[in-house]
Parts: sequence; C-alpha cells; structure tokens
Amino acid sequence: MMNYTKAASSQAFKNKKLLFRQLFEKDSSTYTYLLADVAHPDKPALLIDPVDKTVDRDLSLVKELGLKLIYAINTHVHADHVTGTGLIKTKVPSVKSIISKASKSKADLLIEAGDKIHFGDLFLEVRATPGHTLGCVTYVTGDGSDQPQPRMAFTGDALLIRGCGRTDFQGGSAHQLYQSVHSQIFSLPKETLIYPAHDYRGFTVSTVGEETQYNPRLTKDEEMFKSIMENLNLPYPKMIDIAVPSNMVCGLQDLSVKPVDASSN
Ligand SMILES: N[C@@H](CCC(=O)N[C@@H](CSS)C(=O)NCC(=O)O)C(=O)O
Ligand SMILES: [Fe+2]
Repeated sequence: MMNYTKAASSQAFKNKKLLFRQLFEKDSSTYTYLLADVAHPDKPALLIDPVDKTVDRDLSLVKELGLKLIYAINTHVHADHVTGTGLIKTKVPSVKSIISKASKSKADLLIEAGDKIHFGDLFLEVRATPGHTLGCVTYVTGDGSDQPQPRMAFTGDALLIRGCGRTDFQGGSAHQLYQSVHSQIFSLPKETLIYPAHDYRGFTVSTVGEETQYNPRLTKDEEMFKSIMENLNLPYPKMIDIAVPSNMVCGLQDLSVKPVDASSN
C-alpha cells in the first residue's frame, strides 16, 4: 500500500511538470499546442503549429500563464492556412522558429529525425513521417521516467483521428505515408496520445491503440490504403496558392521581416 501510494504520487509529480493546452483555429480546423515545463524556474514553452490568425490569442495565453516562449514549431508546410511562426518572431524576437530540413523551408532551426527539442527538463523527439508532404515530422514527448507519461505524439497531418492527411500534392505519397505511420507512430506504446494538426468532426485526441484498431484507412493493407487515397476526391484547400509559398518562409512572405536561414549561421 505504502509503495503503491508513493509510486502513484511520484508519477503524478512527474506529470505536473508539463503544462499542456490544445488550442483551435476554426476557419482551418487547426489545432495549435502549447507545452511548457512549469517545474523549471523559467517556465520555458513552445507552440506547435500556430496559425497566423490566432497568434495574438496564443501570445496572450503565454503571457497570462507566466511562460517564456522559446520555440514556434511547424509539423510541415501547411497548405490550408498561414503558419504563425514568423509572425510570432516579429512580436517576440527571441523565439526560434523550427521546421524540418526535408521541408526545404526557411526557419531558425532545421530539424531531422532523431533530433531532440529541449524545453527545460522536458523534450520532444523528432520522427520523420513523410507521405502527406515530403517534409512532415511527428514530435513525440520524451521517452524516460522523468518525462510525461503517457507519451504524446503531435502527428501533424500524417495521422488524423480516424483518418490521415491527403497525399495528392506537396510531394505526397500514399506508399510513404503508410510506411511512416506504421513504422514511426503505430510502433509507439498503445497508450501514447495522438494529437493531430486538424480535426473536421470534433475529435480532440486519440491513442495509438485506438487508431491501430479503428482507423478506417490505416488498418487496411497497403494496396487497399493506396486505393482509398487515390479515390478521396477532395477539393484543393482554398488557400493553397497563398499558404504554401508563404509557409516556406515561416508565413512571412508578405511582411518586410524575413526569418533567419539556419544554414547560413
Ligand atoms: N477544405 C479545407 C482543406 C481540407 C483538407 O484538404 N485537409 C487536409 C489537411 S490540411 S493540408 C487533409 O489532408 N485532409 C484529409 C482528409 O481526409 O480530410 C480547405 O479548403 O482549407
Ligand atoms: Fe497539411
């Protein structure tokens, strides 16, 4: 009894380090995620997939919670909305923008599979999950007894709840997406929480266990998956011609401030 109580309270303490908020932008049905290590004196924080339209809301929340925003991160070059990462840098210049090297975009830090993004004593691990776009990555909270449990996977558009990202533009490939999800996401522990970049039906969170059992696309074999993806017949995102070129430069195309190119540092 004593041991159980001690173990349970110690686990709860470990989880208390992480402040987590799921935020929503309604026009593009995009989720932005705020994470911070609130046990660290600086309360360092990061935002995953902020949207330009909701940057002021997100920065107000960061301020109200007494956090120090250090990173503004994208899972991929979005096609349906303009990222807020560049705009955030114009308002909080110390923030570093992050995107994958494989996206061929500009940002302060260009990350690759296996990289770790540290904020305080917590970190995100980078997993390459191409297929929706060539440069898609999934960010997974750290593995280890001092990291939040269960782990959380921020899958961008690679894996959506009971769905997945389309594969018909931006270097998309159904074969690649199938392999990415199975090898990099479905291989995580069943209790891992899935937090996607979008939901169009009101879902907020899933788990690896749920998606391996109920995802109507990714539970099929690869040939069936490819056939499903070829027949989605989705209209192109309304903003694609504005969003993609803009997101290649952190959403700053129409502003005078340009982001720093990490490769020139
Ligand atoms: N109607 C929306 C775009 C909807 C869309 O294409 N969503 C993408 C993710 S944003 S790149 C997607 O992959 N959807 C998969 C699906 O099965 O819905 C707009 O015009 O912006
Ligand atoms: Fe996308």
